[in-house]
Amino acid sequence: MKLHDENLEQILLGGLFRKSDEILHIELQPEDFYYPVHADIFAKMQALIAEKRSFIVADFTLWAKGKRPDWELYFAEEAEPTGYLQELVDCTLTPDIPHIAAQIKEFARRRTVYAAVKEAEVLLETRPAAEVMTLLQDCLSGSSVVEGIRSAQEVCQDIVISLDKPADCHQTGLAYLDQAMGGGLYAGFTYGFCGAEKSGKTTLAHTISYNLDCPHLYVALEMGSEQIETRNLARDTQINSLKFLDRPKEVKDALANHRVNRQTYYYDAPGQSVDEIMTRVASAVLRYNIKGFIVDYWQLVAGQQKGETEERHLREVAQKFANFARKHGVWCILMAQMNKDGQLFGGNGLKKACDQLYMIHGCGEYSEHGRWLQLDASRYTFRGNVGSDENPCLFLNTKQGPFFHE
Ligand SMILES: Nc1ncnc2c1ncn2[C@@H]1O[C@H](COP(=O)(O)OP(=O)(O)OP(=O)(O)O)[C@@H](O)[C@H]1O
Repeated sequence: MKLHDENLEQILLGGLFRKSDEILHIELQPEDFYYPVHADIFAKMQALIAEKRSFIVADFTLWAKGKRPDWELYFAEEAEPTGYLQELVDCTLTPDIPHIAAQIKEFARRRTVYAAVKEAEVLLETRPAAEVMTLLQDCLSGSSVVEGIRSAQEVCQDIVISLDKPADCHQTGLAYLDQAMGGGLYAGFTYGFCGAEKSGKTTLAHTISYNLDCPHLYVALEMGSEQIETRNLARDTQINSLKFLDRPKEVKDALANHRVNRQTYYYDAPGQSVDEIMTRVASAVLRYNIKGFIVDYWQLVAGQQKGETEERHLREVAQKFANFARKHGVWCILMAQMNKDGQLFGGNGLKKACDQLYMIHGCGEYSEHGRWLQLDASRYTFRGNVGSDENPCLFLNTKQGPFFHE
């Protein structure tokens, strides 16, 4: 019976050297490799991804030289660890990494079952069957619970370690909103903002983006990146974005030496599905070290399957974004459109996916410019609104920009 495959392990590692970000999409652990040398290389890859989000074979040179004594059983006398790493890179075609990872995982599971059965066979010579059965069950269930499960003690340790790091929280630049969020946008959390047509969803989205002090991705499904950036440039130059349409010389002159310091990356995504968008967001996490992403807006994410209701599709979209944010340790903002009667289509799905869900409302006497935010649901703070109908927390500046200010 085949319990391991050296070549598969080599192909996988070689493939990862060439496409390091794929490591984020496979569910393998170093102990799933049969050959200790491969387990070590994979563990080093995981460490480098956590530390600097990518790696190349050159990152392993010094480290591999030091590993020579540990690996000497694997290598022929004259072979060198660094030469072996290069061989891994060179000998591989372009592998289907998730498929190969699944095969390696299958071998790891087989070895666990095989070892348990062998042990049971020996024990049965001397022990009662019931006892051996319990041992066998413990052994096998032990192997299946390892992946992705932590004890309370392990979780506690991870919390204690994380306390040494500064909080991964980024201010929106809107003080009342930051306060309601408990400081700002937190890594791993998803925030929903719903508003009726023309309530200012896009303006709120690009105002937050403009104010943020961290790299982030703006996923533009409705207005394009140039339209949005025009509003920001209009704000910078204290004019109205409509002026750009006339193309007057003074606008061009004002922008001639203009330097943009914002850390916004744009992805124009009209008609894209949630999976297509997440692939780009994942690349932006690796390439640009983005701390979060803004989706403008949720109901425009395409990909509804035949026979699937729109509500179910939207629920899955929201949940996939939220899961992605949690898994990759980035925040996510989902802008959403409310119907005229104040209802949110597919709204329950959004509510379930979000850690906080805000409704954007106009204010009675300030209805043209004033807005307040109703905190419709929150998983991690007390529920308290930001402003009220009589007391706007945001004002829409339509002379310059437009943009929101407090
Ligand atoms: N250049 C501008 N000058 C003045 N007001 C503007 C300008 N651009 C947009 N507005 C107004 O600002 C408000 C907010 O616009 P915004 O595009 O943010 O709304 P929205 O809720 O995203 O709209 P939609 O329903 O189209 O998604 C709207 O009332 C809009 O008419």
